[in-house]
Amino acid sequence: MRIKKALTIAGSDSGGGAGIQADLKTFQELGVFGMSALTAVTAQNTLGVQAVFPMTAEAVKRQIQSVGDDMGADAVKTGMLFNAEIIQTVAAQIKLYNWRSVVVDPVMIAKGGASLLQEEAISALKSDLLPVALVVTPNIPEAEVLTQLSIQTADDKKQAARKLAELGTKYVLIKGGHDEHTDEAVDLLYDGSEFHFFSSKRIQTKHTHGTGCTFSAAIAAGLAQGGSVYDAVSEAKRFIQAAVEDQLLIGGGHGPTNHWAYGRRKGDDAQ
Ligand SMILES: Nc1ncnc2c1ncn2[C@@H]1O[C@H](COP(=O)(O)OP(=O)(O)O)[C@@H](O)[C@H]1O
Ligand SMILES: Cc1ncc(COP(=O)(O)O)c(N)n1
Repeated sequence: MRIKKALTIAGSDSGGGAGIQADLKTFQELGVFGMSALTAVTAQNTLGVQAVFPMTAEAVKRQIQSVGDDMGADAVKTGMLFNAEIIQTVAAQIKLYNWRSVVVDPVMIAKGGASLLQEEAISALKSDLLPVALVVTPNIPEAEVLTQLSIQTADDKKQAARKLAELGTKYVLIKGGHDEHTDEAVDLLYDGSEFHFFSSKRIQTKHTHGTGCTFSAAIAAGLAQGGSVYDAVSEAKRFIQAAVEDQLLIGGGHGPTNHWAYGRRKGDDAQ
């Protein structure tokens, strides 16, 4: 059996709900072999980020090379990259290995407000990383920073998606988790010509720590298995919906989502 493999290039969340930990749990649940290159260690829990310890760009590069030279990757996702040097290194390695199924989650700020990307790194994200991404998955505040547009309406989202696509990413997915005045969680996918909306019932919960990481990892898992971007996003949306719905109630703050929920539901349906 030839198992498909996915590489996450992201930060560690000691609390296990976001970052590398969320990505690897998601890969595992979706039947993909998970590998990782750590960009930073965060001391973090459901209450917030207590400390950030970035890796050197060299350490990030060496981890990617260890994976790339031996094992290869059917898909790659990036999460917290922290600074411009790490972003440039990651982009150069993606090019070197000619990785095409690349999902970039432009992580900027943790839900509790801590900065996971230095401000001066935003231009490197735009100029170096977005051109090598197949899919970029900003939430609304991240899309606003990247486009310098204010996003209030569905039309604003479309305009932002068009502007992001001009930076060289083939597919732009603007996530609607932060659109809290609606009853639905609506994500918009732009493929360079058409717009597709993925909508689900918004769950009233504060336990959404790691939703973005989990969602982008699920997309990468779908791509690793050879699915189209549309199909990978559709399944990722079902995965995150189940994970937010079946609350785990861990920790005293914004708790993690449930990475088992989707697989358990599928198992129940099969019986
Ligand atoms: N309360 C919620 N109910 C249902 N889905 C949600 C909820 N919050 C976020 N999502 C979904 O989780 C995914 C991640 O979105 P978002 O929270 O916007 O990203 P991020 O974690 O990067 O801020 C999206 O598919 C979004 O629609
Ligand atoms: C190491 C790390 N990476 C990413 C996030 C963002 O999490 P979220 O998906 O909730 O925006 C985080 N809190 N910590």
